[in-house]
Amino acid sequence: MNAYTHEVRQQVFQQLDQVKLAFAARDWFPGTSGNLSIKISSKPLLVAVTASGKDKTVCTPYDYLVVDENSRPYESTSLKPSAETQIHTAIYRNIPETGAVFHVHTIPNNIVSELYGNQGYVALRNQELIKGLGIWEEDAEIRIPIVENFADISRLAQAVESVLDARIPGVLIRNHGIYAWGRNDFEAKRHLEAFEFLFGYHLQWLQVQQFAGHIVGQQPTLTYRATGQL
Ligand SMILES: CSCCC(=O)C(=O)COP(=O)(O)O
Ligand SMILES: [Zn+2]
Repeated sequence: MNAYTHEVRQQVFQQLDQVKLAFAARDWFPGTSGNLSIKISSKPLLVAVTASGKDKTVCTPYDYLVVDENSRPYESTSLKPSAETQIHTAIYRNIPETGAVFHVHTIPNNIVSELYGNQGYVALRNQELIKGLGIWEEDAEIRIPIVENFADISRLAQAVESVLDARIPGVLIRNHGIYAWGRNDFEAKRHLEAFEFLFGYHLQWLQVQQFAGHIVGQQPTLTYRATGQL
């Protein structure tokens, strides 16, 4: 991992700009929601993270800062780190190969998290894009953990930490959003895109099933083969 220099910091900030603009183009940052981070060094843990409350559809010189393993600014700055920085550092600490962590609020990830929040996970299978999560086994079933949306960020970060599964690069927070990560920004972006596709597909498939049930004159069914849960 890179040693920390001004040049490295600027390069990582530019990488964050690229990811931010790509996600903003998809409307993945409504109302200033969401936060992004890229690891700069492992020992000590130094992470470039979005400043709190910023409009993530634009780029300014005041969008990012560097924090340490305790989620505190590493250098003197007037910027506040993301209110959810503790979730980022918890992921970096517990899954050491992690190089980037991205968080977005979308309607599909919020609905899925609410639909399956009581059981604590959403199970998905029979989908090619599971390979986008780096899981290539035949007929893989994945279980994406869901935690409650505690207002206290330390408690929320602990809840996320308690369900981390190195095989599944994401955790849903109920009626809040998703955290996804990878070994670098490219991989974390691919994972997040794959999750969002899987959630969008799942919700549309549930709707199509209802609609198809009406068309053929059957009772609407909530049975869904990918999860067997409903
Ligand atoms: C306005 S969204 C509420 C806070 C949140 O969930 C989020 O993702 C953005 O918080 P940040 O402090 O990173 O701007
Ligand atoms: Zn959030």
